[in-house]
Amino acid sequence: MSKVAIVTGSAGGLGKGIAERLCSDGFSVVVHDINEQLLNETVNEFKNKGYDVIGVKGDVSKRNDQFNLVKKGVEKFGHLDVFVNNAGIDAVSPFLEITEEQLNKLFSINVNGVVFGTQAAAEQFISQKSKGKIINACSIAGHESYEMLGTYSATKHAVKSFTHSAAKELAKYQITVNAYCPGVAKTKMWDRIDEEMVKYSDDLKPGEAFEKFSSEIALGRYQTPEDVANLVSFLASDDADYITGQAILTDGGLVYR
Ligand SMILES: NC(=O)c1ccc[n+]([C@@H]2O[C@H](COP(=O)([O-])OP(=O)(O)OC[C@H]3O[C@@H](n4cnc5c(N)ncnc54)[C@H](O)[C@@H]3O)[C@@H](O)[C@H]2O)c1
Ligand SMILES: CC(=O)[C@H](C)O
Repeated sequence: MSKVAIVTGSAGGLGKGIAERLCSDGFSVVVHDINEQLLNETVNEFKNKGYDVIGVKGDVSKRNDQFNLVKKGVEKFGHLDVFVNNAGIDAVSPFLEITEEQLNKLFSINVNGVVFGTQAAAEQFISQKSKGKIINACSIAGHESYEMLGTYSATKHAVKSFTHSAAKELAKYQITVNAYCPGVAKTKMWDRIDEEMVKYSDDLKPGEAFEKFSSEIALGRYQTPEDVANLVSFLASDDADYITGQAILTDGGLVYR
């Protein structure tokens, strides 16, 4: 019987890389996203590669969608082993321009989404009477608070905090809760961050905000989805059974904690 993983926001970006790696690790995978067209494309691509996947559309900020996601995964594959709370969004603005709308949107997706996903997965693990692994997308911005990324950084600090508290409460069920903290990866998210940072700057040209952040990376290159997936693959494996409550940096040497 193959292991089963759900990865939220996995039609593109880092989530897609994580979902593909878990497929090649032998998992049956529920690919999930709010973007239905991209979701269908990714599911078809994975099926053509011979992976055992289904697609479920949903919005992580809606509690019912998160419980429906687990239900659909279990209806198809019979059980659940790993839930990756990957979906997240960005926002760029000076602190004095942070709006109520920005705060509500980012917290609702990046934080509420992680809480609801953790609750839905944990209920399933408890009812199965099995161990289970919950793996959350944090960031270097969950360890360091960046200028122009104040709201985003606050959401990732909240993800780290919920990773700690959920790990403490769920350990008695043999459920582990950990987080991966990527650095700077060239996904759609960084395309948007770069575009916004350039708008707010007098001297940055398109691409230069990304280059500026990347130039600080000790290992001398920006991150790929595969770099992130390497860590998530480990956290999803039995080799990580004794690790819980950790928010692990994978950033090529950028933030040192
Ligand atoms: N790219 C980076 O450098 C970087 C660094 C650190 C952390 N992260 C984190 O990694 C995660 C993935 O980032 P990414 O760069 O792949 O982003 P991305 O924007 O490239 O992809 C995110 C995916 O999530 C989906 N999504 C967005 N809102 C959703 C919602 N409400 N419900 C369901 N799906 C939704 C999008 O449609 C998209 O497919 C995020 O949590 C992000 O904060 C990214
Ligand atoms: C997008 C992200 O989390 C970091 C700041 O690269």
